Amino acid sequence: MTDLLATSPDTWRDRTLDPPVVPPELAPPTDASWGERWHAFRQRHDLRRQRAEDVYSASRNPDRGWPVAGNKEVLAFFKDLFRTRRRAFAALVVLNALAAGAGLVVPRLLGELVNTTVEGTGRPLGQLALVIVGVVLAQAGFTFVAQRTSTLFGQDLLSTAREFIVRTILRLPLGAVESASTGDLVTRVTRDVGTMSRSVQYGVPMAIISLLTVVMSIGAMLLNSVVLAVPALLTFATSTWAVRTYLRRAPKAYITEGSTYSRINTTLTETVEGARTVESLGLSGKRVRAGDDDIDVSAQAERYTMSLRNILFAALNFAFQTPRVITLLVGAYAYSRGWADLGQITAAVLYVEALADPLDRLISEIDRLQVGAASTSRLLGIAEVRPDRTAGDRLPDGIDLVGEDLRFAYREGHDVLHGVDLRLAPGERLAIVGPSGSGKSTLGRLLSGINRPRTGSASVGGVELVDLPLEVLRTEVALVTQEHHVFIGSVRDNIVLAREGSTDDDVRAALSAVGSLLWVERLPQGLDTMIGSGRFALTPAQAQQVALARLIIADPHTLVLDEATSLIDPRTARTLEGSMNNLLEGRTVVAIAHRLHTAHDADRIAVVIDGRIVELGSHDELIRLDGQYAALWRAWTS
Ligand SMILES: Nc1ncnc2c1ncn2[C@@H]1O[C@H](COP(=O)(O)OP(=O)(O)OP(=O)(O)O)[C@@H](O)[C@H]1O
Repeated sequence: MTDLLATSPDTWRDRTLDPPVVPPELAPPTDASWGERWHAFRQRHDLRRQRAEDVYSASRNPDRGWPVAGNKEVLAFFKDLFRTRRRAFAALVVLNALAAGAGLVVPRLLGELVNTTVEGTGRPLGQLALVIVGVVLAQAGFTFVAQRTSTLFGQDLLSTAREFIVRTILRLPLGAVESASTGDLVTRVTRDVGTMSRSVQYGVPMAIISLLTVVMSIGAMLLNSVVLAVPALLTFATSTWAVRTYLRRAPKAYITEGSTYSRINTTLTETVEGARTVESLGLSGKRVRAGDDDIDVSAQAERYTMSLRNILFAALNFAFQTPRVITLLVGAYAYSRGWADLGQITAAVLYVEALADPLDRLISEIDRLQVGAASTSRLLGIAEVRPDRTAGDRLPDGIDLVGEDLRFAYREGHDVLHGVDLRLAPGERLAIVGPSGSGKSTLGRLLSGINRPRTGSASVGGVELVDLPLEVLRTEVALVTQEHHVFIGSVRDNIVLAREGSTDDDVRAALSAVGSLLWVERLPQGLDTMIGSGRFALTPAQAQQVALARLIIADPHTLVLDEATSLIDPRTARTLEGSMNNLLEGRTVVAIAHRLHTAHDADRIAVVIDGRIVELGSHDELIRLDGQYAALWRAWTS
């Protein structure tokens, strides 16, 4: 459980990543004139933009939580996705071009129909009707196949993108996961994956289709009549500034918006994890206010992105609507001067009408792609976290665990271990004791290969622990903490995950070794009983026994026990004592001792103070030495 008082309220979140907050005094009074309102809107908009820029710059700093990838990385990611599916992409373009092309022939034919009926200059009516029906049917056929291809293309892109994200998350260094914000990581792998998925699956194909339709429609307009196409092209051109401004500002704005969602989740997660502390200290009001504050800043970030969208859509609406009228006016003039006939004017107006829809869709899809690109930046940011290990192919030659000159820092320049040397004999029991914060758990993490030492080495059988493949490492040294997680799945699944391919007999033997076979066999479906969140509820002792059986299956020769039984209630501790003893039997054990009787029974005791081993020897030797350990022992026994 997170102790909310362990940190001051200001470190509950990184204030330098604050998203836009607009002071209330910038809101215009209710009786403000339109001019004053516009001025106030500009002020608030500029302030939000500045904050979005600041948040973006801060999020590019790798020292501040999970990083965010830059535009170059996002482009490279999408390029890679497309490069490996060139043929599917070509099919998508050709089929959609055919569907759009067939659609563009229809206005020309309708124009001809007008010429036939009004001026009697076109093809005979019956023949024209047949051609129109044929073209419409062909368009329907092409559209069907094109849609199918687009959907399959989108789903294929999506599955590859998702696999990439899953692989990235799975290879994250545990240290990075533990020290960074959980709320942010959870937001990225839930909301951002969802947003990226939608933009990859629908946004990319739809944007391509809309763009094709727009380009081909403009081509068809020019072929129909250059004079009649000019008004539409001129008004479209006026909207490019709006699109450019939007494209310049939207990525940062959407990344800022994403960071506000992370912040909401971080506060929520902390509140839930620290619920007992919140309750016992009456902090609920404060936590609710913190949540309100987060929602407020998130609303500000959303208002900024909404303003960007509103300005864009307003400018584009103007650009799409005006050509209808102007084309008709220019058409009337051109007709009177004999530059265009009625059929061309009909076709031109139909083209302008038909263009509004794909243009509108293109802009919506560009917006969707911007949101997706911001999410992709946040997801690719996770990939920028460098792995802390690359497994080599050397396997340990022996089971002796050795730590040499171990130094480690959670924050650069602040070592918490200062050159620890420790050599364990196979089968030995070593207890590590020392005051709180002296570095015992950190030493335990280095000795079990969870973290890589900053300098020095922690090795087993001559091979660095962090250079071992994970499946080998967990059969050599395992860290046992208080966290005994039960995964959703059967009892069997929960145990065999430590060693793939274990048989039911292995599982039963492991359960029997930790004294839990009897109760497992009494469960409704025995080994098949589903346990874990929301399934059959195990007692804390049962959950811990399942975790211990998992370790028996993994069968590491060395165990590092960190607070393995210190915080559990005495009855559960008694139940587990037997299970634990069976697990420890015949293995090398490093016990981070929080109760000195564990130390008393150990072969050797290492006293860690301020990140250094200051005393090392058996209980009797250290008592005779009359140093730090003897003082601790006296204090504990008195
Ligand atoms: N994830 C972390 N990020 C930053 N600092 C940390 C982290 N974990 C531990 N520390 C710091 O490293 C130092 C050593 O901590 P460590 O947990 O190893 O000590 P310990 O002796 O096991 O303490 P305790 O008995 O209270 O568990 C402490 O100053 C602690 O605040």
